[in-house]
Amino acid sequence: MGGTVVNHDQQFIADVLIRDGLIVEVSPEIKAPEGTRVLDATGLLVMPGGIDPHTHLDMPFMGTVTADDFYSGQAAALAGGTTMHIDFALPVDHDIREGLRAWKEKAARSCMDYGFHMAITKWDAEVSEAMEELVREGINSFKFFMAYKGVLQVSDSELASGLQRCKELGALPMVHAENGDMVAWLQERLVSGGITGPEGHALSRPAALEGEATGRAIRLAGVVGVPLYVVHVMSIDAMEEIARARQSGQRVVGEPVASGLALDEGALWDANFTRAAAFVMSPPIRAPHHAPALRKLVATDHAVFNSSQKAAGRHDFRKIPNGVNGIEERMHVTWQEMVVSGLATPSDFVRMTSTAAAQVFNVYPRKGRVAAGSDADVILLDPRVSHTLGVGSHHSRMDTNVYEGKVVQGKVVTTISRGRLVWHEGRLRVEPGSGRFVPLPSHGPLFQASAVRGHGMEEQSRRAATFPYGPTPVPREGSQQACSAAGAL
Ligand SMILES: NC(=O)NCCC(=O)O
Ligand SMILES: [Zn+2]
Repeated sequence: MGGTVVNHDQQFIADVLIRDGLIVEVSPEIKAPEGTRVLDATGLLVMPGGIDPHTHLDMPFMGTVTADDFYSGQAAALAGGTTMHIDFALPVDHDIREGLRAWKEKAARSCMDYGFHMAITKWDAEVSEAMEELVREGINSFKFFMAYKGVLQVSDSELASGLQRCKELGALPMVHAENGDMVAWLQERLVSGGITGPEGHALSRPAALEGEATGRAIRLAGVVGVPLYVVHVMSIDAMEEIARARQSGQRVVGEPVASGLALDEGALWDANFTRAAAFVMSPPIRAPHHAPALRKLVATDHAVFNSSQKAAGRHDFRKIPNGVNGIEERMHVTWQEMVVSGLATPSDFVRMTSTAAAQVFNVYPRKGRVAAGSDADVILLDPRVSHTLGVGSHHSRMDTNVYEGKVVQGKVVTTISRGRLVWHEGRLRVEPGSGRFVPLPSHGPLFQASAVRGHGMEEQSRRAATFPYGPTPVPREGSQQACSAAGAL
């Protein structure tokens, strides 16, 4: 009662009444029904729970498995004010149906709401057919890796086929945008030149290679005429590609991550291997001048490996499992870097940490808003309290923390997940198995314009207006082509 309700578009003092997992009323001076537990929110900000659209829990990767599973990762998330996440399911032997089955099994121990993206690691008719089945099951986004050569990376033509299929299904294509061939080439040169430590990770993945792949993916999406979501934007180079495309009317979303906003690549040169290796993620954490990447929404790419797992790359940085923590720290780091620093308002914060993800992944206003009818995923943030991030206070299974010792102003003091008080007065009350899969419907807002336009489509309509050449076969003497190919794009 009595808190300041903050949504992405408004802020007002009100009470919030919750019943059976839903918000039933938001208005001043609600008379609480008998038996209702009342929390005094005077002086606190009442906001929608965070949505982290990029996590990797219980993920097999680079010869090991991430240290947080669905239970430990989600418990950490709830303690940090995040009440829903979208995890990246990986195919099993390139089979996406099997991948979804495996991820559902992993998520059986969940203690908060979650959705899935699915990665596509090869292209054939079976994958294309299975994508439709997954969309029916509530997967509305598919990720393509342009890096991790020989393991997850797809070719440009595989990516184009995937983009085309996503367009047909109204599913959002996502890209990990780095030029994987060039990364492998640079890695080889660095290692043969004697650079085997974590600094080699940064040196082998320069911002130009992220910018190049981002621009390439944007152009391919433009030719196909489909929206595009670029995961973990870490550089100005990529950000400029995205900004240019958006300015020209193309629907492209760039996803910054908390580590990109707050950390500095210098840590990769730390003489202590364990500390340096903890910062290895891809694309790499960069010099601070890259930090002001697009801030439409903020994810984490929470993919954590303990120092013993990272030690696999002690003598060869290419073997350090890639990934950093953030699922618990994201809300606090974003509040500190954006609101406390004066760059954003509390409403901007809500948009960046919750509403934008709910909108992009088509689950708004059920999620991402404090309003009657929405799920009761609500946090109370006390802007007066400062605290220190690190291993000593975090709830992840990690034995390191890339934010170790960082002092932040503003603390999530209460988290309510679908009406359950799960984090309050410094105590977590969570149950494995109490989380719920949230199906994400296809044809989200990015698809809802009458013509989803990209550069290629614009170019074609301009061309059609000026001269009559288009994607139709030219009838020529002796030619077998009789039918139109206009449907090809
Ligand atoms: N980002 C990272 O370093 N690890 C997780 C896998 C990925 O998203 O590329
Ligand atoms: Zn990731």
